[in-house]
Amino acid sequence: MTAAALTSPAAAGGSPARTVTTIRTEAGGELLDRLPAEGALSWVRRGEGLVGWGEAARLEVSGPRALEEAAAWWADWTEGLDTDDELGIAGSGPVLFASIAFDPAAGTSVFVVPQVVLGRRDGVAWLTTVGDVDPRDVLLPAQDDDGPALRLRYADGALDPATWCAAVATAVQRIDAGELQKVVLARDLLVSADAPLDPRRLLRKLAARFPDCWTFAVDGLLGATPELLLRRSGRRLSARVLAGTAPRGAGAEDDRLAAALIGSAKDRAEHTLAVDSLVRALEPFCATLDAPAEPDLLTLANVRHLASDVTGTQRRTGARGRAGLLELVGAVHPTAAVGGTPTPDAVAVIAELEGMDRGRYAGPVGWMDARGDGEFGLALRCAELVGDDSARLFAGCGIVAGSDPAAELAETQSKFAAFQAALEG
Ligand SMILES: C=C(O[C@@H]1C=C(C(=O)O)C=C[C@H]1O)C(=O)O
Repeated sequence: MTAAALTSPAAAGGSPARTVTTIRTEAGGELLDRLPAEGALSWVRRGEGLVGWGEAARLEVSGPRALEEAAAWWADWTEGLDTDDELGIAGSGPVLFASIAFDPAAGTSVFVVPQVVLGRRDGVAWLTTVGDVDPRDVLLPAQDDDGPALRLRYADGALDPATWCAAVATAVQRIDAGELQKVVLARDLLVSADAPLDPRRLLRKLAARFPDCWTFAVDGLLGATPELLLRRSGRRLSARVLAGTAPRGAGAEDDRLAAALIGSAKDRAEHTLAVDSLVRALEPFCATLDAPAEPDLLTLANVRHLASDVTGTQRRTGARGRAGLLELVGAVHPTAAVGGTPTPDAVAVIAELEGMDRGRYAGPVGWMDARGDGEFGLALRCAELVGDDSARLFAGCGIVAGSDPAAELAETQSKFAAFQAALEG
């Protein structure tokens, strides 16, 4: 472990054998309604996925080997467990939630093993507990009271809109000068409320408005992301790559905007860079890998994206065949969907022009189990809760040749609107 690594006592070596119990449960209703206010963990889409709470173990880690250290820590934690798992499916048994820094070498990544996990897939629900607890005792009655509307005050984050537009213009100049092809520039927006922000209320509203997104929460970073960085299920790998965005409109205008997006050479080029970056990074690990020739449209309540679902099979043999999910995640991140092309140049331009610390925004977020199955999205359309009643929202967009700073600013506003609707609804 590096000096920056912090582990909870429950994770320290030499502790007595831990028990993990998974039972099938008939507990009905929404997963998100079962969460307590404190320590909410979530990865939910269309009512299925995982929610968790309590902390059986925790790792905070930073440094050039952060993901390797996290993988070793998880292997250590799960070794010698006394597991009683009725289901034996992806997400049953011990589960780890993770929120990885955009730059894991510099930022802090957080890994949490919940004390309780409630999962559902294909209509089958299960409950997992860590320690000497009867799973039947840990489910609280479902709670879906949203409370009164909040009064909100917004303030500029690191850069005001005009300064951010100037940064975009500088990035376009660098691209025109041939220094790089694409860079994703983001901005933050601060909000404070007149009452505590209840993560459950925010998660419920996000899930209701964005059924095609993964509603996530890990250590105070909450959002609904449309982008799946990597899913691993046995040897099967899949991802949903997004890049190229258009606003929504009313009636015929919406159809016109959709047709313009699918026909836009600029957005197509931006999208191709993102797909290529994932494919190039995954190829060495894969026996098969397929990316569609043409992107699809993904229509969300606030924006529309060009989307490509990529699928592959991990090699059966060799070191790369044995690579774990965190190693794969480390190899593909940051794709050009959140970094740029070429990656090192884009990351340097981000550090120079964005003027803010991304923290865990645009980093991988998700879960994995002891078999190494799991799902990681990119932490987009999200906010980091600050104290009881404040939050920092994030939104970014891909800048390529021909990007217009005012249009990119409008795109960040459409993307902020995802979380704002949850706050304001
Ligand atoms: C960076 C964000 O989104 C990314 C950038 C996109 C784009 O530039 O078109 C589209 C989807 C995401 O890959 C964000 O939402 O903050």
